Amino acid sequence: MEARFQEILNHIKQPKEIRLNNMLDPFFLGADEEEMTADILFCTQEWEWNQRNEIHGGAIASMFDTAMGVCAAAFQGQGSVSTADLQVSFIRPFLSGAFIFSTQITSMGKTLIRATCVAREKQSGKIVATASGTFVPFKK
Ligand SMILES: CCCCCCCCCCCCCC(=O)SCCNC(=O)CCNC(=O)[C@H](O)C(C)(C)COP(=O)(O)OP(=O)(O)OC[C@H]1O[C@@H](n2cnc3c(N)ncnc32)[C@H](O)[C@@H]1OP(=O)(O)O
Repeated sequence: MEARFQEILNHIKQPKEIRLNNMLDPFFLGADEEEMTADILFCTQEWEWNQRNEIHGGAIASMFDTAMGVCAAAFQGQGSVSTADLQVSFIRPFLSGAFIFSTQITSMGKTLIRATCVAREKQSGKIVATASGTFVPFKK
């Protein structure tokens, strides 16, 4: 399973191209195949700041999209996914530092893959945001 995660991360982190997934720089921490859970780390960067030097909500939503999308693609076994919907609850501001996004694939259906994700500040372990999303195997 680790090899599949690394394959996906290598695929989306194209260092020669400016792409959102690449710029967010997700780092795989670990996964449990049976539980369909995985942890992905994001270290915040200045370009993600809003005018108050907090991480912009759009960047946080993108981290959730990437974390859950990578997990959906990894646990479906092959190919890519499209995001069909994404809901985010912003609980505490993301200040500078590192954040662990813990995804759970709650349903691997025949057409839809459903996921939930909890983001915690790495240093304190405090929950800063939660999300849920629905993903569809990419057919095109
Ligand atoms: C090793 C490699 C692994 C790689 C893993 C990467 C991991 C990823 C991790 C990162 C995760 C980040 C993930 C992201 O960032 S994904 C980016 C955000 N999400 C989207 O853009 C999803 C857009 N929505 C859809 O594609 C559909 O609604 C879905 C698939 C969700 C449901 O389907 P449904 O059956 O309800 O709808 P439909 O199939 O009839 O489509 C509706 C309309 O859209 C057209 N359409 C659809 N697609 C394309 C297209 N490509 N090019 C042009 N047009 C396209 C289609 O022709 C139709 O138009 P029309 O015929 O009505 O005019």
